[in-house]
Amino acid sequence: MTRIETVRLRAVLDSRGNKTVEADVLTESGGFGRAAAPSGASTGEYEAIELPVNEAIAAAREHAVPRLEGRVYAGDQREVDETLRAADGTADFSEIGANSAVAISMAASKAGADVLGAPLYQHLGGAFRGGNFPIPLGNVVGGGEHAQEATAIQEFLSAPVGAPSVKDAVFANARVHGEIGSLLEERGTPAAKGDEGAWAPSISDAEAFELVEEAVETVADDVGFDIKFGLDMAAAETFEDGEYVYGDEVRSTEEQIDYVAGLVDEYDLAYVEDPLDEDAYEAFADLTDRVGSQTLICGDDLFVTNVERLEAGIDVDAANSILIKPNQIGTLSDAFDAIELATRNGYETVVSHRSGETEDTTIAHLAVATDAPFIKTGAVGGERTAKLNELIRIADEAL
Ligand SMILES: O=C(O)[C@@H](CO)OP(=O)(O)O
Ligand SMILES: [Mg+2]
Repeated sequence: MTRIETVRLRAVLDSRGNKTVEADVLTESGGFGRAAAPSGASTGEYEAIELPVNEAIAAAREHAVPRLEGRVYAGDQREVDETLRAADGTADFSEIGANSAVAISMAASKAGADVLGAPLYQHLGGAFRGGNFPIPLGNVVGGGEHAQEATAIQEFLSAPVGAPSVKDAVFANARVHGEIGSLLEERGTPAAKGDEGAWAPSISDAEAFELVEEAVETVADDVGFDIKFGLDMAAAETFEDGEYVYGDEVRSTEEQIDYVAGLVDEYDLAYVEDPLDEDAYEAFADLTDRVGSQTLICGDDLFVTNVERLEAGIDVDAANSILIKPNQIGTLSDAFDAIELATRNGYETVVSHRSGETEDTTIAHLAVATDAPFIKTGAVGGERTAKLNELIRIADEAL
């Protein structure tokens, strides 16, 4: 019923104005799915390979499309993804590009759902998720690789942990973003926005902590539920010759652990992503041992949605949560496997966007389908609200 008739690939624009791969999958029974690959700026060293778009499309047309058309069923996600892996033949999708692979993988899932007449989150397994929805982590202030001359820490994330519904949570994050805009204006601090729509003022990290703390408190008072905040420190980007370099601050590994543990205490942080380098399993484990009962220590560049790297982390208790980015690993099946392994081992999952995004909403469905406790997909901006609004629609439809 869901046999793939045609796979079309094209280059479209992403939110940074770069080209990215879009895939259309059509089935013989008339099912249709369309999806586009996102793209990172602070990419982990161990991620699957994103090829230049024209190369990725040409290679996928040559190697993957003929193996899919007329042969594979869109409703059988494992078969689609195994076919992509076999067509590529490498461990990191360097032959057809993880950008082509993930676009086809996600488009096939939508075509499968379309034939079945089910919303994507249900096709992906969401019928058993219960009534839960992920808490959205909203990037409200940032810099690092996502904006020039802004904070050294890549992302300050609003975390509406007490929100009674996903809709309230989404709206609360947008209000925190707005409140920060007003505070910056009052202070006469000009601020552009970074790649993910977060404010990118030229202020120190210390000032950003005060600003975000004030904003979340103000909005929490207003809305009447608890809002905390968290960080993506993207530490692999700042790790040079054994030291962490954040603006003028240079820290050894021990000093970085002390610094982050101190921040968790001082600001009651709900979440800290990539506080240490992408190879620093032991240092991650030290930090998790110190503050893992108070906050989430999340591995992004550390794990790159890869079950082998996650297993290595589980073995040493490196963290207590994992970021899930389908394009880091190349297929939805691989992302599911990482989610399953994480969940079985008590790790919280955080399904995530990339800094370069499109209107694609697959990650909203993936988060709901897998009962992920968190989703990180910005706070404002069209390519971010595409996912946030989809979450609101799913909640509306599912109730
Ligand atoms: O580091 C991250 O978590 C992501 C998304 O916020 O950024 P990028 O897509 O640039 O890797
Ligand atoms: Mg990250």
